[in-house]
Amino acid sequence: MRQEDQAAEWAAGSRHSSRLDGHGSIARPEPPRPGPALTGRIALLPEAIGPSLASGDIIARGDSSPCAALEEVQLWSQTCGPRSSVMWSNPMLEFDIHECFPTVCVTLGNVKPSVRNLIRRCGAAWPVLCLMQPVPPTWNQYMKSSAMRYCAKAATLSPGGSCANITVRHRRQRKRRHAKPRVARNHRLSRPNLSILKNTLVSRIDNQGGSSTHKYSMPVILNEEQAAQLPAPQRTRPLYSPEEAGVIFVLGGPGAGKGTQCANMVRDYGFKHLSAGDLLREEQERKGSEFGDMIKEYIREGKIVPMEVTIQLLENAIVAAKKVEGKRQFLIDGFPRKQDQAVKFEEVVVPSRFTLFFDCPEEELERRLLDRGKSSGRADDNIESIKKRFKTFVETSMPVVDAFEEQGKVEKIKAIAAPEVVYKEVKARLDKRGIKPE
Ligand SMILES: Nc1ncnc2c1ncn2[C@@H]1O[C@H](COP(=O)(O)OP(=O)(O)OP(=O)(O)O)[C@@H](O)[C@H]1O
Ligand SMILES: Nc1ccn([C@H]2C[C@H](O)[C@@H](COP(=O)(O)O)O2)c(=O)n1
Repeated sequence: MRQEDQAAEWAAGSRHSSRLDGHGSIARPEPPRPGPALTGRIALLPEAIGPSLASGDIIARGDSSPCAALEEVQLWSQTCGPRSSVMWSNPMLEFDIHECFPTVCVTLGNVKPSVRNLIRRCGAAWPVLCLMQPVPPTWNQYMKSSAMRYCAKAATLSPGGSCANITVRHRRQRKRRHAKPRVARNHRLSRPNLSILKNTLVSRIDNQGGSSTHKYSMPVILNEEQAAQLPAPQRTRPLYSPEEAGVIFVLGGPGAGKGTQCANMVRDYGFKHLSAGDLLREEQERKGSEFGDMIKEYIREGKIVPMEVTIQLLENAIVAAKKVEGKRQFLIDGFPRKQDQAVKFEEVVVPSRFTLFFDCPEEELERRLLDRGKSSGRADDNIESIKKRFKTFVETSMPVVDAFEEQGKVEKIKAIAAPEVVYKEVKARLDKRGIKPE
């Protein structure tokens, strides 16, 4: 069968029902591990349509059976969450398309390292490309007609549009003496292939009522260990109203004294203090955390950890503090550090009351952090990380403060004076906002 015919047949298959959704033509065994079912459809697509996918799509590339692919995808979705899409490569292939496509391809075999690898390598830009295709009978056929073509298409359709640097390597071939990696450069989609691709997408969108976004159920929180399940849930309304959980964000440059002032406020006002940085460090140290390595790298580089992780950690902590300690007022320290975090948190957890912003010049911050670094044991209290953190603060976190300020939701406090002087001002601002000591 010609590739185009085969692709058309697959497209037709995906129109009727996903072969992986448990209702299609391929029966699948019960998943071997307990866990929530994937409620979304997994489309079986003949083509790579990465950039056309909405975040939330998971399309699997299965080199094994569709049943195995489904299990893998279930595991991935539980671990990476609904915003991620995954790609894992055929054991015989390695794709190297990082430079031209906002996705990653990951390891072979064991899924756990793959997950870690994926997260480490993709960071905030969650990957959005996967294929699902039965393995054609021969390697040559696979190599020539599928892999190269798909790579080329994925790249051609990518935002950058460039297809340079796509390398498709055959592992066995590499071992041969004269075998060279095959590099596809500047592939263009031929007309017929492009139309198949478009038809497939159109049929898929039609089939799903105008949207190509899949929704996946979130893991159920069952016990303490699982309470750290990530990432943040998909909700259309906040979990709490400001009356149920009063949240004050505490922002300021690294070393501005957020933690110091939060400790004072906890003492006098009975707030529950949640430091996003501390929660991330705890998660980083938590045995078995899939996110530990990623968090470590982000913190060392002074970068902002993807919001899904931080928001879920904060939400878990708020839920627990309400339940266990009966807390209703929260200081959320060092969060939101990026505009997407601010928007998402207020959308799915609770709208904030206002933000306390501690303003301090960089030279003073640097002096404090280097001083703290003598005993803090923090991996980022060194001059190299400090500089990176300053840059991230100015470029990424200050716009959050500016946006809140436009809404009249910021109390800006000069933080260069001694801690007790700064605290006097803090109390005055809380008073102004109607918050009294206990
Ligand atoms: N007003 C102040 N004057 C001088 N030193 C201060 C002042 N406030 C805090 N410090 C000191 O500066 C260091 C940083 O303070 P703190 O940990 O509270 O800052 P932070 O904003 O929470 O930092 P980070 O964002 O890195 O967690 C600490 O060693 C603290 O003792
Ligand atoms: N919302 C947040 C808060 C913290 N981080 C990461 C990046 C920071 O450099 C690091 C340390 O935070 P701190 O203790 O200084 O508040 O943690 C983040 O990514 N997102």
